[in-house]
Amino acid sequence: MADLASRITKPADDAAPASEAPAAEAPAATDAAAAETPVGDAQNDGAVESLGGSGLQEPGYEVEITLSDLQQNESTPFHSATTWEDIGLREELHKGLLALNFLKPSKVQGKSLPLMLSNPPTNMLAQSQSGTGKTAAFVTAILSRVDFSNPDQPQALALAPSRELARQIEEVIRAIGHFVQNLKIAPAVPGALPRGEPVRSAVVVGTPGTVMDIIRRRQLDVSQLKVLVLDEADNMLDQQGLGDQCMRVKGMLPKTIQTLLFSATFPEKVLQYANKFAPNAHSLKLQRSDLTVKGISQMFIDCPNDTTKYDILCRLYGLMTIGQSVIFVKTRESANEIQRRMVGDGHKVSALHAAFDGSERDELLAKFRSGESKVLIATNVIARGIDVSSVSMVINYDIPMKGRGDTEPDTETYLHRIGRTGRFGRVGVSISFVYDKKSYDALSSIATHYGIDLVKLDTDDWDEAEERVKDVIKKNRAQAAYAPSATDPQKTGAA
Ligand SMILES: Nc1ncnc2c1ncn2[C@@H]1O[C@H](COP(=O)(O)OP(=O)(O)OP(=O)(O)O)[C@@H](O)[C@H]1O
Repeated sequence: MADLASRITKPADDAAPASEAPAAEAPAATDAAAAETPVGDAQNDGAVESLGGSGLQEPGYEVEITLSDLQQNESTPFHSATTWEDIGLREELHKGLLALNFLKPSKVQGKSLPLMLSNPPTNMLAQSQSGTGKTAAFVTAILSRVDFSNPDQPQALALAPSRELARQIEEVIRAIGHFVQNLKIAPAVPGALPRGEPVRSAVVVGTPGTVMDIIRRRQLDVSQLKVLVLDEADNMLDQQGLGDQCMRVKGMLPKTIQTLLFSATFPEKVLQYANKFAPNAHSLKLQRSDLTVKGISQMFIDCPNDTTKYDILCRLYGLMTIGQSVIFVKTRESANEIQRRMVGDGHKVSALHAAFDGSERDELLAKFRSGESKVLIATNVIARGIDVSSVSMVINYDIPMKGRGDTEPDTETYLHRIGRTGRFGRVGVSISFVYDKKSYDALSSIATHYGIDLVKLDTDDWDEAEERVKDVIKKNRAQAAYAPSATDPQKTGAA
């Protein structure tokens, strides 16, 4: 396995090589370089595309496009839309997108929407980096397919792996569908729907367990469902996790349903299963080397031992609260324990994990979204999909691991966790803590997997380390003030 040392980028102005890592020959991390660019010019390396009103820019990346057999006919050339007009959306949706200041489609939106909206409806598998607008892509597809003259009849179903993400998707549907008459959305998450009452909404968004329950209890009439979306599809189809539930839900739906799978990651072993779940799908896929978001400066701290991790975390508190931060830990117990200690040491932090009940979880995330709470200690429950544009720092207090007995680094979860920052062309910082051989090796293999050059933060020179991080975070703050987000309540006109 390649050593982390070979993936460390030596800070340009740092003369001394990192202690246990010889100065790397690798070129300066593009992530760190992005942090040096002026606000509004993030990642302006010539390979970016301006997205108009937001003032932000989308990273340039190439997607490999595979048209389904149906569309491989040369007389129907593949189009990637560059304006909303190209896509030919309903007037109300176009208005909704513009009201959010989404002046033009992002790449994944421009490429996937013409395919998702073409007739006859065809399945889709779409991969694009975290924070590049996948939600608006499938939400626009859903709202385009629904017949709102029949507003009480369930017609579209979106599934997500957590209640938080399902709730967020609900908000994005509400925001993009702001001008749609008779838009009704049913949140199928624990505790949200009145028991026993039939669902009378055209769009249903929820978690697979609850959706399975309401279908079984005949609360949800699935007979007219036309579109099924799986957000975070690789996670949803993972047979160790939610795969079984999703398969059972799918088995209860009309055979002709158009199935849309979205995620930033599609590991090979899930892909095969995905192809069965959504056969003959159009697919937009990324090369592994294009998976990381260039605006995220990925750093790590080599902590002397497990017990010093906590002290180092506390030293970072000042930086965490310049913007907003998420600290990812492995277990609920450690989330609680770190929160208790930090609060005891005078810091203001909240913990969020699946042991809280539904309404508490909603409230905790609402407070984080509004900026009332700035630092969230969380388990993987919010590792995927959660979109809070002012998150400028993500800390991997524990390196994500998977497999029986946590034997393997969880490369996908790493990417999703750090993707909570650097949303839609913004910059952000991720700091991963290593403290022993296992965590060091795990981070090494994650770095090798994605070809990332990690910057080592030297805790012997704390001032220098702080300056380095502060530089990036301040740029995120400035960018966040410019651009709205469909789920940032204070900044969105339409929501
Ligand atoms: N066309 C657009 N123009 C401007 N901003 C946009 C556009 N589309 C989406 N956004 C913004 O980009 C941000 C990220 O979008 P979204 O949450 O859909 O990303 P994602 O690709 O689903 O990420 P993840 O993989 O983390 O789930 C959101 O704040 C959203 O408001």
